[in-house]
This record gives sequence, structure tokens and C-alpha cells, in this order.
Amino acid sequence: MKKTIITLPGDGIGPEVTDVAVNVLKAACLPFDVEIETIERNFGGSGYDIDGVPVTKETLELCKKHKSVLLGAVGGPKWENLSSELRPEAALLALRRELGVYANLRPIRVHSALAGASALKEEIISGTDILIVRELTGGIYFGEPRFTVEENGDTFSVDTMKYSRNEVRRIARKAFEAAMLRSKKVCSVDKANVLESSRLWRNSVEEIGAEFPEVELTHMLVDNCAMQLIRNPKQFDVILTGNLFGDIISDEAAMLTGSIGMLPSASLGNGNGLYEPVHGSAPDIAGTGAANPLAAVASAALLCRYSLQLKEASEDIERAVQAVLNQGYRTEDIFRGRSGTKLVGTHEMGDKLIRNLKAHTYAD
Ligand SMILES: NC(=O)C1=CN([C@@H]2O[C@H](COP(=O)(O)OP(=O)(O)OC[C@H]3O[C@@H](n4cnc5c(N)ncnc54)[C@H](O)[C@@H]3O)[C@@H](O)[C@H]2O)C=CC1
Ligand SMILES: CC(C)CC(=O)C(=O)O
Ligand SMILES: [Mg+2]
Repeated sequence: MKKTIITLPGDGIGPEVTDVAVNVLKAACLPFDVEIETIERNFGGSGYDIDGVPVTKETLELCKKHKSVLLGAVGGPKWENLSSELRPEAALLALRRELGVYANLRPIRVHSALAGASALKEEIISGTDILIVRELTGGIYFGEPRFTVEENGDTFSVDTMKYSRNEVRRIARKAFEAAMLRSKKVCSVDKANVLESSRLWRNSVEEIGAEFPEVELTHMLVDNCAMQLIRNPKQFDVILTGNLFGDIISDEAAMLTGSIGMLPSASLGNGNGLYEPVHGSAPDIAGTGAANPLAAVASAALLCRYSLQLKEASEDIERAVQAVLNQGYRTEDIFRGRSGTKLVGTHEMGDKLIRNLKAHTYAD
């Protein structure tokens, strides 16, 4: 059987990690008689350089048609002075919006082999298993109006933080459903002591919480959450939060796992799936072969699970990731020079993954 996915490698390290993820995905699906066909499109800053826009209408339509998209990353200094609608990041926001993928799932799992790789003490982080459920198509990244004006000899810029009750209820339901399959705890994170939109958020989450009496619901202000994630991350099961706060605390939570290069994501909604590492285009290491591809690879595993319904292939990829870490292979970001570990580059890590995948799947 043939399955088609759209790949949008993007900018910086995006193409490097996407290449590895696609190779691993193909190798993982083969034993299940699924041939992965990829259609690649320009996207982000590199898309702008070629097409004059960071994403074309044709690409958006193609993504909608095929429903599953594997994305690398966008952005970089080269495109920072473009107007907001031509910036690489605008393409990503447009894609998320067009696909209607409002539920951004960001699993934070500390691999036992990497418990010593975090900047935090091993006893604080080992065993951490958090799911951040971030609202992705609303909030301040999309709210109108947004503008900059010159007034009275000064410059003013406005962004709008806006949520509707239904938008909050929709993402809250996803968080509670996820919690039912985990440790049945949801911590909703907001800034309800200051923001009107956060008070609506809290109120709407409470309404959905009432439909899930088995799930323990707590609320936490985002500044406290930023601190609690470092103090005692194991207190969290599912963290439910809005677009901006989720963006920030997930980068923070990435450091529990040793590196932002470890964190995958799946964005779901409207029957579509967009899969991308949590990290950006990392211009500081692009082209050096140092990028950690495991976040992109783990995102491909999520694509297998949610879009291709190939749970076993997805688990095979996750096992291969565990195996390479247990065997001591480390890209620079997670390399701490410990005995038994070996520094590898992006593509060498990909080769090790495929070797493990073959050893596992063909031996069964
Ligand atoms: N989803 C996306 O496409 C995102 C794009 N960006 C864009 O990326 C550009 C750079 O943003 P930054 O703030 O520097 O964030 P970043 O996530 O690209 O990089 C932050 C730091 O983490 C390191 N890093 C990131 N991914 C890594 C990986 N896979 N392996 C090893 N090290 C890794 C980088 O080298 C850098 O030191 C900006 O243009 C930004 O807008 C940022 C976040 C998400
Ligand atoms: C690049 C931004 C549009 C978003 C971002 O940083 C993220 O979704 O993690
Ligand atoms: Mg981010």
C-alpha cells in the first residue's frame, strides 16, 4: 500500500533533520508493506527566496488534500527584516490555521539514558513524563487587530490576545481525553490574575472538567508553572495551555530531556496532522552536521501513529530512538563526554537508527 505525505523541510537545520526523519519513516513502514511517497515543497525563508512568498496557495492546498505533513523548521537572520506577512514564520502560522490543527501535543519524556544529560539534577528529572496540550490556532499569535502606528511622536504596536469560549472548550476536551489515557491529572496554565482572556480560559476549562469527574483538574499561573517545571517536574501529567504560554513553557520543558533537539510535536484537528520538531531552524549550527535529528524522527513516529494509523511502526521508531541512546550515540547537544558515549553527526545518527530498526523489525 502507498501512503503520501507532504514534506516541508524549510530553513536552517530543517532540511537536515527532515531528511533523516523521512529515511527512518520509510524504513519503519516497509515491514508493514506500506510504501511512503513524499511530495516536497518550498516553505519558509527558502520558499520566499524561490517563490517570492514563504508559502504558496498551491502548497497550502496540497497539504489540505493529503492531510499529513512533516515539517522541519523555518526562519533565520536572512529574512528577519521582511514585512510580517512575508516572514518565514508567517507561513507556519498560515499552515496551522489553514489545516485547522488546533491541538498541539508536545510530549516531554526523559529517556533514562539521558537522565544525566539535563542541566538539572538526575533525581529531579528522571521519570518525568508530561504531555503539554497547547492551543495552536488562536490566542495572541492570531488575534486581531495587530498593527503598528506612529502617534504623538512615538511608535505604538498592538497584538491582541483573544480566545472564545468554544476555542477553549475544544482544546480542553482534548487535554481531558488525553489525561484519561494517562495519570488522570490536568493542570491548566493561564494568567487569570491579570488577563481577561485567561479568566474566560479558566472558566471554560472548568466547564469541560465537570464532564471528566475522574480527572483531577488544577489551575496554575504561568509564572509559577515556569518555576514548578524546574522545581518538581514530576508533579505534572497533562499541562493544558494557550498558544503563547505553551510555546514558551515547552522550550523550557525541553531542557528536562537534555536538549530541545529531543522534543517532537503533533498538531491535530479537522482530520489533519502536522508533525514538526519543537525546535526552530537553529541558524547557529545549520550546515555543520551537528543538529540532533531525534525530535524530527520522533515527530515522524507521531505521524505514523496519528495520521497513518501504523501504531506498531510508530513504536518501532520510538524503540530505535531508545536503542541508539542506550548504545551511547549522542549528537553534540546531548553529548556530555561520559564513558560509553560516542559523538555522532546528524546523518550518522540516522544510520544508527535505521540499523536498529532493521535489527528489530526483521528479527521479530
Ligand atoms: N517551528 C519552527 O519552525 C520554529 C522556528 N523558529 C525560528 O527559528 C529561528 C531560530 O530561533 P531560535 O530562537 O534560535 O530557536 P532554535 O530552536 O532554532 O534554537 C535555539 C538553540 O537550540 C539549538 N538547537 C535547536 N534545535 C536543535 C537541534 N535539533 N539539535 C541541536 N541543537 C538545536 C540551537 O542551536 C540554538 O542554540 C528563528 O527564525 C525562529 O523564528 C523558532 C522556533 C520554532
Ligand atoms: C515560530 C513560531 C511561529 C512558533 C513557535 O516557536 C512554535 O510553535 O514553537
Ligand atoms: Mg517555539
